[in-house]
Amino acid sequence: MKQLTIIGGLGFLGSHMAMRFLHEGYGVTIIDRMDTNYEEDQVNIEMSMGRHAHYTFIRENIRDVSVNKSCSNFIYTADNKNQEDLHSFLTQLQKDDFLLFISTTDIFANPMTEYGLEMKAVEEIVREKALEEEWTLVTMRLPTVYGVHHKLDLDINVSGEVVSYHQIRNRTESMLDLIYIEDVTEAVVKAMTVKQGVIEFHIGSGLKQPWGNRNSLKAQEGLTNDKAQELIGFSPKFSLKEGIAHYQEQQKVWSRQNLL
Ligand SMILES: O=c1ccn([C@@H]2O[C@H](COP(=O)(O)OP(=O)(O)O[C@H]3O[C@H](CO)[C@H](O)[C@H](O)[C@H]3O)[C@@H](O)[C@H]2O)c(=O)[nH]1
Repeated sequence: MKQLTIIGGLGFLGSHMAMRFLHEGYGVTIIDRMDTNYEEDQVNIEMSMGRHAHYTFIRENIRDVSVNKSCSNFIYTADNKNQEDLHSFLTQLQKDDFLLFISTTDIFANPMTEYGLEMKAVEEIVREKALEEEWTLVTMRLPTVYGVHHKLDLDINVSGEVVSYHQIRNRTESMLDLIYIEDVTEAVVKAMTVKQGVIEFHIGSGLKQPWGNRNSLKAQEGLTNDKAQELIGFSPKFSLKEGIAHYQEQQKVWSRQNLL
């Protein structure tokens, strides 16, 4: 059985990826410190994944992580870009291991933001290490992602249209586009088929229209999925409308299961 370790796997993105890979037949290990800000959600996520026989959870800080040498596939989606912490994880990867590093389209911001700069520097550190140690690296840059457990404050009108989201005070590049989590997990599954080399690309909704009416954002037209399509055969399946409808359904299921 293929094994996968997800660092930060109890977070929004990581937990969706973990579920998807359990369904794909992987043995999944999550390493997460359990962020106290989201503890309630994380306990629920942890418990729902605990039903799977091939799931393991390790509560650990990144700097103390000791990776299982028999696992060669890793995803890093922890919200920790501290270079020392990252380093203590990266130095444990070996030749021919696979790492998917989740980054953000904020690295394309113009003018560049502090976060964009930080992430660019982190991407570079990961890249250099991959080249030096000869592991396979896929850096995937994401815009804003929505789905169950997201931390956004989405406003959706009766016809299921996004009219605004409130987190928008300091708008950055990644907020110019919205992609549904199931499209992200699909891209991640495809990215796992990369066998060698060091590649990077972004994915997006492919949306060309404004999101909604009042207070809406215009979708970013500059960032196409061309490179993702060429490298891993990815193109999004969910339009914004379909994604929102699916998200609302999933939210109901999740609430029922967790008696929220
Ligand atoms: O030192 C740390 C820091 C964080 N975490 C865990 O990492 C997870 C991060 O999950 P979030 O839901 O906060 O983050 P997202 O999945 O939404 O976001 C991720 O994807 C983004 C790109 O869209 C950014 O790259 C971001 O930094 C990255 O965490 C949490 O469970 C948190 O407990 C750790 O285990 N150790």
